Amino acid sequence: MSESWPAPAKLNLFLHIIGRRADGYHLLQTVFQFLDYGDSLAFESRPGGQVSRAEGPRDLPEADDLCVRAARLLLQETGLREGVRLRLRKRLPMGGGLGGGSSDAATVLVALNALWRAGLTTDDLAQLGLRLGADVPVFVHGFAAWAEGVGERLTPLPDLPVPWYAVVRPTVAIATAELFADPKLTRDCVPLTIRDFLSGAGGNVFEPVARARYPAVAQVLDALSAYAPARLTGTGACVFAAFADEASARDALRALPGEWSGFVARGCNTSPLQDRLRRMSVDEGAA
Ligand SMILES: C[C@@](CO)(OP(=O)(O)O)[C@H](O)COP(=O)(O)OP(=O)(O)OC[C@H]1O[C@@H](n2ccc(N)nc2=O)[C@H](O)[C@@H]1O
Ligand SMILES: Nc1ncnc2c1ncn2[C@@H]1O[C@H](COP(=O)(O)OP(=O)(O)O)[C@@H](O)[C@H]1O
Repeated sequence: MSESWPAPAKLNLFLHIIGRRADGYHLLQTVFQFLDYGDSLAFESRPGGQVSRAEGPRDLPEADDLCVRAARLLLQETGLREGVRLRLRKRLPMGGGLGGGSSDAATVLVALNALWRAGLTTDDLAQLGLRLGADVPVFVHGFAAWAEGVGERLTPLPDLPVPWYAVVRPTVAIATAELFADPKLTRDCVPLTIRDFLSGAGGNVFEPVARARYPAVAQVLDALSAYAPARLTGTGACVFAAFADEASARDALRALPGEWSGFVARGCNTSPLQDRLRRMSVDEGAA
């Protein structure tokens, strides 16, 4: 039915908590930037109403898979009688702070909306996505952004520097909910402005608690810091550092102990998903 569609990773270039909602959810300030690296999805047409998964993470039941949930949500919202079999090629570690599950869901919403000509606007899709996870809207919109609220109030940042990043994955699984519940977590950061961030302010409030709970995270942060300032993305476990060129990022990655996996990727201020969507529109226009 279709060629593959990218579901890129994100980094949180900084991540602060400035308060809490009445329901206990934390109010954040963060900057999202995409990477030209991630999962990919292909879609095969199926009889009306059927949504299934051909491949996918083995330890993730089909009904819980955010891709499957996103396709079902789109059918439910639009009342369309389409069916689809999803082929997810997973490259991003689950629960790595790279937003893989949210990105997969956003790609399903954006791609199927286009392939099925469902006619929902980007804002409609972002609102639908928010029901699946706080990080889905930024992947739907596809622009690097300053984010507030739980991550859904977005201001585009089209001119961020686009360095090469070394991203390293400590061999540990972090439970997001546990870190958010940690009594030592700083929850009262003074709100920053975009200008403060662009002048170098801001860190990741989860770093001290992740360091304390997961020695492997502390080891990776310290090891990567020998090459460039290293930071946690999201609630971790992945750690990243920026480099001026690809070779320097690869050298740093190579120099780290072999037990940690990682990759090198370029930062992007427009998501590869948006590029793919535009390519489809151009191809259709030419046909
Ligand atoms: C921290 C961020 C930053 O990008 O990234 P990740 O590390 O997950 O990629 C996200 O905001 C993660 O948002 P989201 O993807 O919705 O988190 P979930 O795993 O669903 O949240 C698990 C639990 O963490 C707590 N939680 C989550 C988000 C938030 N703003 N406040 C919270 O208190 C809630 O207890 C929630 O039930
Ligand atoms: N398609 C999917 N890919 C990854 N995780 C998924 C998916 N569907 C559901 N999940 C769930 O979402 C959780 C968060 O995954 P992910 O978005 O990859 O990490 P993070 O939120 O740390 O960036 C996973 O632990 C998993 O239980």
